Amino acid sequence: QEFHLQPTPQEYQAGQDSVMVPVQYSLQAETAFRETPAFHLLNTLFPKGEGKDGFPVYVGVKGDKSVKKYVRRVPKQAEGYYLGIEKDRIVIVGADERGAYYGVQTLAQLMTLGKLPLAEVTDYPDVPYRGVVEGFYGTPWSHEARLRQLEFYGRNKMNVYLYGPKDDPYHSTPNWRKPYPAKEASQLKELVDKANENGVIFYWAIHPGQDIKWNEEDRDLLLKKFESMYQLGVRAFAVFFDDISGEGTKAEKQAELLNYLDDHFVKVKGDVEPLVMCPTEYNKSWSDVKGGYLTTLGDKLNKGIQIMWTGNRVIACIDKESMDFINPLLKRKAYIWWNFPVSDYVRDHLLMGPVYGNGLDIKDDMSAFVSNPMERAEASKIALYSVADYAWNLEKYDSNASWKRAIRDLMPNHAAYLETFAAHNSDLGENGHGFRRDESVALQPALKSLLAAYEKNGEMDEAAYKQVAEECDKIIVAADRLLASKESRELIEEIKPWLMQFKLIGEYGREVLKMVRLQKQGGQEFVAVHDHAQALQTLMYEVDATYNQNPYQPGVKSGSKYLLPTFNSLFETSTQRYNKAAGTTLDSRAVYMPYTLSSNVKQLALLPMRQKGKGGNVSPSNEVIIWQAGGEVAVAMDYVRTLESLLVDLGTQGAEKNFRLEISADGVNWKTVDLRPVPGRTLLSAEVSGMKVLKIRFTNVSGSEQKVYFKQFRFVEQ
Ligand SMILES: CC(=O)N[C@@H]1[C@@H](O)[C@H](O)C(CO)=C[C@H]1N
Repeated sequence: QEFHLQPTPQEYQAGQDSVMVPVQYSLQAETAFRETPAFHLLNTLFPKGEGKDGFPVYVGVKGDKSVKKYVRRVPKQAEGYYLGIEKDRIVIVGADERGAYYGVQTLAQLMTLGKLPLAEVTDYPDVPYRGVVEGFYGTPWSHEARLRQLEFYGRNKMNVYLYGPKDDPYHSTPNWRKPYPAKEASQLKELVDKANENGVIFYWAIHPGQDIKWNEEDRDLLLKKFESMYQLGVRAFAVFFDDISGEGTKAEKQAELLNYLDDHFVKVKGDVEPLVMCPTEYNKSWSDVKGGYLTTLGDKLNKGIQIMWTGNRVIACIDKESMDFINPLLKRKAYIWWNFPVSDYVRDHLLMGPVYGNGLDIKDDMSAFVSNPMERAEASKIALYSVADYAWNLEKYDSNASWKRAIRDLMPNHAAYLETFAAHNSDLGENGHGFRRDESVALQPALKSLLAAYEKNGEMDEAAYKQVAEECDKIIVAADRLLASKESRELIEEIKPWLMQFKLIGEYGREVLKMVRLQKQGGQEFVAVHDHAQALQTLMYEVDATYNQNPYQPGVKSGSKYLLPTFNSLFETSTQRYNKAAGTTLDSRAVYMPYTLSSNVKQLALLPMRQKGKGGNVSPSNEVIIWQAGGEVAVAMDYVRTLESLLVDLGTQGAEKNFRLEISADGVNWKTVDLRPVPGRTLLSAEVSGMKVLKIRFTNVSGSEQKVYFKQFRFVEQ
């Protein structure tokens, strides 16, 4: 794998010549430089550190005397740098302090080559702010994971990290008004220090909208909370108004609050970054331009305040058309919050695939490009590496090459195995946002032609068969090697259930391929192999039912787009054909979904049904649902079943007055079932025990649009 600087630099010229990597350096810089993160990083690069006879390293920023000679080479863009490696010196000049730091990061990468090429790097970022917003639902990252992330951002020239985990009670309702307890406070202080060392701006975000009162008391409480964070060293602040309903959604009030914070806190302090805010209408599919929410923010928010945007939908890739829609309304360049690889709405899937689909022609349209990642911090690094690559240099971005480098960067000694795993663990499966990713790309043609040849006319595509068989072997080996790996242990611990599932899929595929071969030969051995395949199905089901059990999308899905579905189809077809020929009744069902969802409510229509044991549930949504009058969600059974219980949670008190639950045993006659609120909760319980059901229907009968959450819709059979 040939050497490639990360992120891809704007300009890199290297000659054939090189110099030995110096063991010691002598610093030619202003004394003030010694206080900067760039110096601390530089000082770690030479085995013998600094010495007056060391290799001369001229380093500084535009205006420093020490590097005056080179100032013309420095790019004008913020955070740009010039790095020159000559026979008798190294020169690093930053357009600013962070540029100098990035020049040292690039030097660090070149030094891993074993010898230093005589080279010139003239580099700068396309997008001003690049990084990560920890803004997902689910288990917030651990303190250790965050410390590792910040080092990763420094190495990949990402300059922002926005702290905003939805499920941190001191970030959001109910405790946003309260200061952090001592332990969390000291951890946040440590994070701020770590961020500074790595050239990362640490933004602390607050999410007050669900219960904020538009009065002086709450305004001052918020200011006080910002002050307490300032005391911890925080010098950058954000206010998120996403996923809320009620009073807090008013644009005028939001703008008034933000401008007040800008005028009475940011401007007063003088050393605080411009405010960032996330609007309630944060994507086009939800925005009602005529309603004036976005234009109010665009018109009223102080110019320096950044406004976030997720694109045309909650989960969407960003393109020129998206930017041309939003920027005129906001009267500034939108601050992109990209919802990938976040997986808090498909928690049983890992998103390990390439970062692709964003426009390469929008570098001048965005003020930021930050990624909302998975709750699995280490696993998110594959995507984050490429987000850094993309946002630094859009025109030269190559998603597949970047993906391969990201994998090698994450596990240098197991790259091939991790790539095999990542290739088949990239799609999200069916989900409420309809956002999908490609998966098993290299194997797709063989899977498709193997299946088509066999299913349509019982033929064997030998070439495809061989390729799929070899991939099954690679899968089994990759899973074992990764599970046993000493390298990147934190990553392995995060993805262990998926590695176990992945191995089972490889073994299952191997057995299914034997079944296809044997079915065509008609041999008796078919039965034993069929039973082994079924045993593996059972083991896969058990992994899915045991690990990662969360109340949203529980379980462990792997290879879910093409790999496993192909094996399941081959299992079913070969078993059916064998039964027909041999007069046997072997069970030919691979996976079964007895429940079907349908809905005329836009945000519910795509939500997947999940079956677990003797029951089913509709995958919940994180967002506020706009539920039109008369809108309904229905679940149909494959045949009449008997219910034990049914629970609904719309996250709002009194929902039972506005919604009606009906059951039908024949799909024609309906019976209303009363919904009992569970005391002190927004959960509604339906008295359905013993009822025969073919179809369930849940309707907004209030006569007007309802804004509710869709936190749970679950039933259990007797
Ligand atoms: C702005 C924004 O995208 N807010 C939330 C985000 O917190 C959540 O992770 C996701 C991804 O499921 C979407 C939104 N509901």
